[in-house]
Amino acid sequence: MTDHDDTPRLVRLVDDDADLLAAQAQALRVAGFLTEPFASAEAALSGLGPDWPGVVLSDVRMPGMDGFAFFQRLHAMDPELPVILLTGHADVPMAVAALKQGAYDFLSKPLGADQLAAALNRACQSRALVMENRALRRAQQETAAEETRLIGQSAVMQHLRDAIARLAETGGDLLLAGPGGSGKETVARAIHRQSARRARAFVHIACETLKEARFDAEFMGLDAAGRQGRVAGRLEKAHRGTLYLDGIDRLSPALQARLLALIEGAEFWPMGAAAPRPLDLRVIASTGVDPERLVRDGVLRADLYYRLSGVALHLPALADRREDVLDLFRHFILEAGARLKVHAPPMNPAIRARLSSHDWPGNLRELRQFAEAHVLGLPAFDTAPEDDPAQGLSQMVQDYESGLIREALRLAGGNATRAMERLQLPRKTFYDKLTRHGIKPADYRGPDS
Ligand SMILES: Nc1ncnc2c1ncn2[C@@H]1O[C@H](COP(=O)(O)OP(=O)(O)OP(=O)(O)O)[C@@H](O)[C@H]1O
Repeated sequence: MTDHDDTPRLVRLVDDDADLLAAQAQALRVAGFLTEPFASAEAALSGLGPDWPGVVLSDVRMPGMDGFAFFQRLHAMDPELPVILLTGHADVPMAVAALKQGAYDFLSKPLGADQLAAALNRACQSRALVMENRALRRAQQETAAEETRLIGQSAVMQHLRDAIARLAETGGDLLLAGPGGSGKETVARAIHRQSARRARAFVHIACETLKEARFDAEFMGLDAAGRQGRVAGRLEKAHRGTLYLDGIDRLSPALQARLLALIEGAEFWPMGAAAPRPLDLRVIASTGVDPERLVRDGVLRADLYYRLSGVALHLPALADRREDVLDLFRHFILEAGARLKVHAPPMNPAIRARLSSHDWPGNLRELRQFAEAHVLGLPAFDTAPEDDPAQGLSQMVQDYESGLIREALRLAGGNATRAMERLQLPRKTFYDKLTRHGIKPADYRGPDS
């Protein structure tokens, strides 16, 4: 992205001559800059740091800290911050020294407003590029972390990863369907982080919390004259980024219509701009219910559905990709251990049995809570007592047995004969047990076996 139109051109001005400072600030404001005037270098240091998006224009000759010392302080803090020095004739050698040390430019007084604006424009463009590259680098580092977080080797997960990589490139809107806790938001974030929009924001909107009465206040911002219109309020942050509409089916049809109109025609008013610009959004919406059924039942408006569903991805329930449970559990344990700064207790047969026999109706979220309880040494089975009333010994034995069979099948790569040998079970007993526990050897076969 090389278009910096939306980046405010921010200039911090430093001069001990109050009249000159006021005149410069005025001239620059007329030229469309945002200005921050300061009467001394000491005062102008406040609030500056590597995240500050502007450039600095400073007089050289000032009482107290002079422009040269000021530049050195700024350069030590952020070597890529453009500092332009304003010099009189006598200060040129000092300005040249500053240039050698990395000052952006120096300008000799007196100088015209056009010359000043041209130099500051160049500096602002260079600053915008630096800021954008930093954001990109940060996003890339996060992407690397994110990718390792998409755990799972099941065929469906591999397929999903391929789809995510493809969709990240295409950049169209899309719809994610899958039960609660199956990883929709995680996938949406992964797509954003791998897309060209990664340096911009991922804005999460929980549709459930959108209420008719607050819709205008939240999403219809004010235009320059203070009138409310199609100028986006909260959505503005998502400009050139990704807007994640979590639980689109939770919106009333009336609000769906308003949201659709907004995402198709919203504008926003960049700081310092003379006119609003169209908002550039990639929308990823999620639903816990099959979207086509929602449309049939009249819960989801067809026009909104068509706008979003150029591509629809379906995320399976965890029970439909059981072979990922153990990997995910290990991952969640490491994550919880690091977060809570504790070592996880070792795995035990009861935990293994639970992992392979439980149905995980709360999907990855439930598994994650289970892992966290395990890390904390809590009686983790109590995390979902309502869906597992049989906590007696015989149930534990059943769970244990089912866990051992699944583990043997996993180790045997889904080969039933090898698994039954490992367990030293006769063929008929082995197959009876598979039926009783609802286990399918094929689920444990690797992609190439
Ligand atoms: N493939 C994955 N690898 C590792 N962790 C994951 C993966 N997918 C999801 N998670 C984790 O599982 C939990 C639930 O995922 P997420 O919030 O993305 O689900 P969701 O479908 O958006 O849930 P809901 O429908 O309730 O909003 C989160 O803690 C997330 O970090």
